[in-house]
Amino acid sequence: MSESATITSGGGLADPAARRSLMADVDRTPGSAKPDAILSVDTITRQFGGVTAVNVEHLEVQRGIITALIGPNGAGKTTFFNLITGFDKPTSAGKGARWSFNGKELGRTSASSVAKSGMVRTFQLTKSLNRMTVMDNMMLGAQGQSGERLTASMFRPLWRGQEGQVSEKALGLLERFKLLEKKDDYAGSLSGGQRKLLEMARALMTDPTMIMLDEPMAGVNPALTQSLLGHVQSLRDDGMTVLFVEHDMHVVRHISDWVVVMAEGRVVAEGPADTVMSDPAVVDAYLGAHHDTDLGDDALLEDDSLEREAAAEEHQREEEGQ
Ligand SMILES: Nc1ncnc2c1ncn2[C@@H]1O[C@H](COP(=O)(O)OP(=O)(O)OP(=O)(O)O)[C@@H](O)[C@H]1O
Repeated sequence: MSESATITSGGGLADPAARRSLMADVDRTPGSAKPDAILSVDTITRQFGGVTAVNVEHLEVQRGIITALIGPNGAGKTTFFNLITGFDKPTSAGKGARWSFNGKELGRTSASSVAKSGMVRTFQLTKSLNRMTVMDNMMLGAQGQSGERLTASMFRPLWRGQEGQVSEKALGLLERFKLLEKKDDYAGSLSGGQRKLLEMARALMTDPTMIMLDEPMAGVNPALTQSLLGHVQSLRDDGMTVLFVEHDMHVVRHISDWVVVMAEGRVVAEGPADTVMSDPAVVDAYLGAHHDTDLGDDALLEDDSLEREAAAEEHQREEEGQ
């Protein structure tokens, strides 16, 4: 790690200058080596029939920063998330596929063991989770499980005998994410933004080292966007590594320390947000996919820009309501 990279008391890289200096000498080429990679991936492919969804030769994710994974629709981002978190198996299993997290090989590891090793992803609230209260969702999160194995986990809680501690932790997180007064409400009654907060809070129940967020801002009311972004940044400032998939380029530019671009299953570019968006390979990938994504505007890097955007949209809604 770079000498000038200061670590905060929480163990995080809260100082933007420290993060920039840490990544300053990293090659802006796909698969480049990172100063202190927490996740390292080799030769991961996944085919669905004749479609190659993922074909990543090498990728390293730097510890302690926010990395965005972007790319046009169908680029393979979600499939890549599924593969490295043990929810899907690569077609290249046994043929060179290898990935390690925090020094531990994960190739043969189940999804729940991946979560226990400290790499946790958020999950959208499924129908069954919607019918549970906010607090029950949090207690389920303590097991590092998605809800798919809901029945088994309800009967055999991993934290049996520690309910007091676990519920205290859940209440603390609900307070941090401003959901405490909703704790007895059904998760299904929450707004889009509150659901995203619950998904994030639930993922934190296992004290992960790295959190993976799949489109954390999708469906979120602009008024809550700033608060959600603040929460993602505070996870990083507390020492966590964040990897997130996002289509909104303004969000990507606003909070990412590093951006990885996928297209047609491959990593086609990497670099800081302000330079990677103008990389010809990135422009080609988006244009080639006939994508109408706005690749962002530098003015939006200003801290209060999203707040202003939210206020303008709020104002417009009020006017429309009149
Ligand atoms: N279960 C599946 N069966 C068949 N094809 C699949 C399956 N899952 C993904 N694919 C295909 O793999 C490719 C990559 O899909 P994936 O969802 O990973 O892309 P993505 O980058 O996450 O896209 P988006 O941004 O639209 O969510 C697409 O062509 C998709 O149709």
